[in-house]
Amino acid sequence: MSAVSVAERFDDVGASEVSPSQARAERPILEAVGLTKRFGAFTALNDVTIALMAGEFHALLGENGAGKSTLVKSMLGYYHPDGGAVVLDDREVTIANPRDARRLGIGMVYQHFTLVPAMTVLENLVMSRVDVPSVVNWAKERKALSAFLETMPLKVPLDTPVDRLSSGERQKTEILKQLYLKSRILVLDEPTSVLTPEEARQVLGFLRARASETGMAVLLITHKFSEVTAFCDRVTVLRKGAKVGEGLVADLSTKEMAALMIGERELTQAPGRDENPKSAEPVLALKGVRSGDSGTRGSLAIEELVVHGGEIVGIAGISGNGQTRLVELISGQAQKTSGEIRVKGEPYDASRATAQAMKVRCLPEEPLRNACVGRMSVSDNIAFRTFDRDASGSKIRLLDKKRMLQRAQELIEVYSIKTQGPSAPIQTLSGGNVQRAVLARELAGETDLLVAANPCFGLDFGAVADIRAQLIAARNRGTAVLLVSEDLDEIVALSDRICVMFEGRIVFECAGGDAVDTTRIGAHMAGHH
Ligand SMILES: Nc1ncnc2c1ncn2[C@@H]1O[C@H](COP(=O)(O)OP(=O)(O)OP(=O)(O)O)[C@@H](O)[C@H]1O
Repeated sequence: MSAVSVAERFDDVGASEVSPSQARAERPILEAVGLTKRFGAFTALNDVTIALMAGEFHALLGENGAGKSTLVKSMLGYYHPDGGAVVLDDREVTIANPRDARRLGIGMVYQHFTLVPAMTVLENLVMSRVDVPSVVNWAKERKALSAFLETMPLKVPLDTPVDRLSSGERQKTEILKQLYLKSRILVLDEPTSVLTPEEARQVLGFLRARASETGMAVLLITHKFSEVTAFCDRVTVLRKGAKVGEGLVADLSTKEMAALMIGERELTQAPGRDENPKSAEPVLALKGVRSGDSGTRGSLAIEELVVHGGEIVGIAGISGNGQTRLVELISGQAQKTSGEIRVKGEPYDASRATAQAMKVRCLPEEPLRNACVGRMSVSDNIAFRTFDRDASGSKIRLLDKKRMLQRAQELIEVYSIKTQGPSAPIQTLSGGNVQRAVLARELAGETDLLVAANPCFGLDFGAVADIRAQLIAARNRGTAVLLVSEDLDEIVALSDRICVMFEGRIVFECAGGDAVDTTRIGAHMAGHH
């Protein structure tokens, strides 16, 4: 193995097309050998080796914080590993940054979006090429891209600015971008989290077929065992930064994979649902609420929505149908144009003081962006609701840092938040652990109304069990829970009552429980009323 620079390797790879003869070759295209990555004194990745074979679909499993993103980012030049090597086609390479990786034909779809919001899909795709000409012939590029899209099962509008796309469309654009760039190694970090189940099947099925046909290797980070068993050939499992298992998917049951992920630990058992915690009076009541320009994407027009104490009301719907606006109205991030919102019979203006007084808490989507200050510590972020209050709830003038740290430490333990400590910046936590930290903050203390938007987004199965248990426990204590989720299984598993949103309106309502007709709900989600 000799180390060569990216510049030398670029010529070998050329446009990084794979000839059919390379497909299904039984040799690794890309290997990480003994990769180690430390952040300060903390070892996030410890001597991990993984090999991707040409034409294979390889799953990377592990709990939140196990080191999956760190491994792939260390392979692709996003992080510089402290030890180990990356080997491409039997030769060691130095990948200094993601652009180097792209030149070598290695593409990644990250958990966060990398598209430029103000540019159209067409502009984003063309500008992402390493060989973009200094003067772009847009007519020619449009023709070529339209022809390319014709061959793809995923459709995105070429002339729409990315900031007007739904999350699902952005995710599809990120995936199309990698196919357009002809990546011969594709790393996907939870690519289906914002897609509908049908879209997810379509995308993974297509990539699976493409891998078999062209020899493209796919490394898929996922928390969904169903995706591993349906689409993947091999699996590698990480735990606490180390590799704890690998093998053919066909040889492993999901139970065995789960056991490798969590080791000896016991999973949280969901508490039973108390028979009748529902209060007679509504806690949350919306009447004639409008927000956003009527009829535009994401606008809201709710005639009536009521949530009682001790009740979980699930809002089902495909992303982009007004659910985000609903959550933003209650969390104070958007304004209504008309109508009224009441909490326990009183008008609710969503200010910090009102939310505090009325015991309203909110876990928004993308909590790192919407509910945290990334550079501030875990402790400071956990204290956002209470930093100006003493233990009895009275206002204080000076921050009590010691009390904040102590409180954070307690919640870190209760909610099993993986962090280097309460003083670590919250942006250094893995996605799932940011989610836990925000939920710990929002559920701590008495809560009369909890709004949870996609609360299990990106969480491993153990964390999903924890969070669902917390939501049911809050309901049993008498909290009114408004659960907004794109995951219909989650809505069905948790809700006492289910409402479907379509184009900003509630178009269907039914009781939750075992008899729920998901086909009917799905039809309303798709606009067939
Ligand atoms: N920039 C950083 N600075 C400090 N610690 C970090 C940094 N990035 C990651 N870590 C830590 O490294 C560990 C592994 O994180 P990583 O994001 O790789 O986990 P993951 O398996 O991808 O988790 P998830 O499923 O939640 O996305 C975590 O404990 C995280 O807090």
